[in-house]
Amino acid sequence: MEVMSTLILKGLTKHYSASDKALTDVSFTVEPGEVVGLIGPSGAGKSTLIRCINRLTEPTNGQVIFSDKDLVQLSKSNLRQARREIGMIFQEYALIERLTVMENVLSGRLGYVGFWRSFARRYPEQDVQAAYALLDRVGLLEHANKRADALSGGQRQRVGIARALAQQPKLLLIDEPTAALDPRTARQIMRLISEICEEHQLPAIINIHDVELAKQFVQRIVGLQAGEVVFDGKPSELNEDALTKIYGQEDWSASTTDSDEEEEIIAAPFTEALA
Ligand SMILES: Nc1ncnc2c1ncn2[C@@H]1O[C@H](COP(=O)(O)OP(=O)(O)OP(=O)(O)O)[C@@H](O)[C@H]1O
Repeated sequence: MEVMSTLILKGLTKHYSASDKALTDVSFTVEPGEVVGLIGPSGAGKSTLIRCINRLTEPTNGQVIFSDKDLVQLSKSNLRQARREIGMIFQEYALIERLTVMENVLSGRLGYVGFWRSFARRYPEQDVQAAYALLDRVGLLEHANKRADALSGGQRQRVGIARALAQQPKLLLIDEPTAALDPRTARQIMRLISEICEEHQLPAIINIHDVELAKQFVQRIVGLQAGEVVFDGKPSELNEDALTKIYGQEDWSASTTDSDEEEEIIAAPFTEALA
């Protein structure tokens, strides 16, 4: 298997204005296969951090080292190349409603196949086969030909995950993947994401509001408060003091006990789709 890269953030800073310091001097690394849950109150800078990594938002300062390159310094065309290897998964799924599940997954190949070929929907056979394998992995094989708008929220997010994987990413950036889902579906999606990162040794950052869900499915939590990292540790270390640092004074006693055992879900058979 290909050796995956470590993501290194050094002094990442985004000041929208002198008074709007969304991120200040954020530094941490994410190892291959490690899933970091990014938590913090509304406005803490979570989305800004994720967007600064692939420069959907231009950082004011700092470095984003990945695959031996500083993404912040890349020219437009080199950035486009680098972005092909960064999979994004969004809260609102960002699917193309009138296209089928399969076409949505194949749209993950857009950065590779060229505009006219994709416009004519003529993807290489190996891409189509890989997309079937991915749909199998996320448990949607029998829905391949359904329109995206005919799916449930959980199914739509599975398509979003398969589409990101179709890019053959080396890094995953995930923005509130479960915000629109019911608790059980949210857990299934988090489980799927953490399994996939482990299987492919992908480093990943997940912006997530639900602290309990994060604690259950990620190995490490980074807490942001007013644009600065105020916690970086294991879920088990996220005690009342840490929660107070991140969110402010509150009675956290109900949030710091261990969560219930999670229920079993039907896992789709594993198919090695990203050889
Ligand atoms: N395009 C922008 N222009 C100016 N200020 C912005 C812009 N985007 C975000 N901000 C500001 O940056 C700060 C961080 O916002 P950000 O959306 O990153 O926080 P967040 O932690 O993701 O919040 P939420 O959990 O509510 O999504 C906020 O003060 C916000 O108002």
